[in-house]
Amino acid sequence: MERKVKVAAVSYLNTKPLLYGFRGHAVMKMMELSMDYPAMIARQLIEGSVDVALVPVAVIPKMQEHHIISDFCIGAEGPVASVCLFSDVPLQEIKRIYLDYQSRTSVALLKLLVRDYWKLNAELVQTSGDYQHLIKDANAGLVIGDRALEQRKRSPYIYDLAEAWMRFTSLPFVFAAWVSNKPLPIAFIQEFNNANSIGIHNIPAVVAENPYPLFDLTAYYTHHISYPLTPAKRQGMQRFLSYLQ
Ligand SMILES: C=C(O[C@@H]1C=C(C(=O)O)C=C[C@H]1O)C(=O)O
Repeated sequence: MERKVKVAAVSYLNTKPLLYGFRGHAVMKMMELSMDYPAMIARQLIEGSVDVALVPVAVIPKMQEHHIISDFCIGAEGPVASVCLFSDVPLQEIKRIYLDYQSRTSVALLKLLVRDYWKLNAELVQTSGDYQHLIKDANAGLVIGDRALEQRKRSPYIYDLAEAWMRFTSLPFVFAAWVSNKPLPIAFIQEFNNANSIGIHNIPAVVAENPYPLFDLTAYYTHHISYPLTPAKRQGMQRFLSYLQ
């Protein structure tokens, strides 16, 4: 391929282990990297302004063509910690839920859990900008990413969506995967996968260069987020996508 492959990654702490190995890696000669929040990079991949993105899996059915190009993902096999419904009141007393405009997958997952698992009557409200200050009294909020790690310090009731999904289906969950909107050269894909794996095998080094006082990143990267896209995770993803039809 003559031109460089345009790659878009999620700009949250959860992506640092995947990106750690790209610095100085041979694959960087074949690509250029940009970062944004998940809903934005989903739009870029669908519009075609990028070739590969770490996209919310909920947008896969909206793509004309998609290829999962990597063995790594943003997944969870238990509580994920950074995708939660935050509330001042217990679940059954929630009247309204603000939905995170930065998310696609977790918004779809929340809607599914509200309807089929928790069976709540709450009003679901889209957001388009800062909304965390609205999370109070009977108004709860879905928050993802680094802002969710912050919100953990504020909300007394925290309902983890990956944990709820596992209780509901007994399957792990995939929030985001590396997806391309066109076939890419195998040489690129191999180097890309190699770059992804480096940080996953060097978590202490990733943590050392990302000081973060609000949450234990070693625990986050090793117990909460689960990076390998295993057969069980693919099964969880297929189950989730089947609910979205
Ligand atoms: C676990 C997370 O997964 C994220 C959740 C996404 C979504 O809800 O659309 C997309 C990308 C992931 O980064 C998180 O951001 O905390």
